[in-house]
Amino acid sequence: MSTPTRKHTALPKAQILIEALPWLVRHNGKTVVIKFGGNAMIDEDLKAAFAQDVVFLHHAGLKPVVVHGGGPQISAALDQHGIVSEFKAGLRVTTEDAMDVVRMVLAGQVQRELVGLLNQHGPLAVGLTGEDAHTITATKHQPEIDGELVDIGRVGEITAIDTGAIEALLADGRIPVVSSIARSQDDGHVYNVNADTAAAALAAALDAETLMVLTDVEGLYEDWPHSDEVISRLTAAELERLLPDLSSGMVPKMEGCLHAVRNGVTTARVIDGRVQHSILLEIFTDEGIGTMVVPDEQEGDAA
Ligand SMILES: Nc1ncnc2c1ncn2[C@@H]1O[C@H](COP(=O)(O)OP(=O)(O)O)[C@@H](O)[C@H]1O
Ligand SMILES: CC(=O)N[C@@H](CCC(=O)OP(=O)(O)O)C(=O)O
Repeated sequence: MSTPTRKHTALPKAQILIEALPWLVRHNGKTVVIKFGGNAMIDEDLKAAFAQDVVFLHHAGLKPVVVHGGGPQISAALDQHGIVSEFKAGLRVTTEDAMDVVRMVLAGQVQRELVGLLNQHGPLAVGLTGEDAHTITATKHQPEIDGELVDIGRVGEITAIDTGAIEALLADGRIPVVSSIARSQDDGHVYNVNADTAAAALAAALDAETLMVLTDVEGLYEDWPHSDEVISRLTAAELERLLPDLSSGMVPKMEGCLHAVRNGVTTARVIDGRVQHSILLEIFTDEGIGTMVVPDEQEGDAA
């Protein structure tokens, strides 16, 4: 008499796990910098799913580093303080008083919340700002608008990255969570740095494999705002040609992606943070869900 084959109802789960094997092998030990935009922090469920994904990557053998934004949260807090938000060249005009609020919201509110969510899964996340251990050093940034240098207050341009503190945390099995605030070594002031720019600079300095930018759109739209056709893949040179035509929030993101892939990062991706578990979909499946930027020499290669 032959032994009847048992019906293993969990078999599809094993199938899903095994499909992830090539990606697990490929990404094992690699650093991935994940930028979580303020606009993608829509609700509690999404934030909790984000934390699960990051912890999953950690336990899957990757080294995630989180850099968070908080633009809408800063605007709301400034509003409460009676300070009007104004943006020039895509950057927040940051007075000395506004800088206190920016720092309070990013380091004291958004970063604390993400650290708390990650640490529900174990003693993993450690928050820091670019001020800590000289992680991000900046100087006053003066954008050029219509041929003139414009003063937008305490907005920083990154001059140096010291990866020591982040690398020590990664070596200790922790998940660094970084707020995009920097200190100047010249004038001692604290500066507000765009979080996309900070994430890209950190990804390059850390020699990360991937920069992943989570935002509130599906990716880079080809003809925004007229169509919702997403560009799924483009090379650094193609992106460089597109940059002058991009507007608002996409400018620092795509400039950051370009900087990253031109400085050793293998892929930079802009993905939809409103989709639950978008990080896992992007890392562990064939179906990349957003826009992927690759260095020029990889043109035509499979990513
Ligand atoms: N070509 C484009 N494709 C997609 N979004 C674009 C494009 N150009 C401008 N945008 C705008 O950029 C926004 C994302 O940037 P931002 O508001 O700074 O988000 P985050 O808080 O995630 O950094 C989108 O919601 C969209 O309004
Ligand atoms: C100089 C500058 O504009 N800094 C940004 C920093 C936060 C940020 O970049 O947040 P998102 O990623 O959510 O846009 C700001 O003050 O809004």
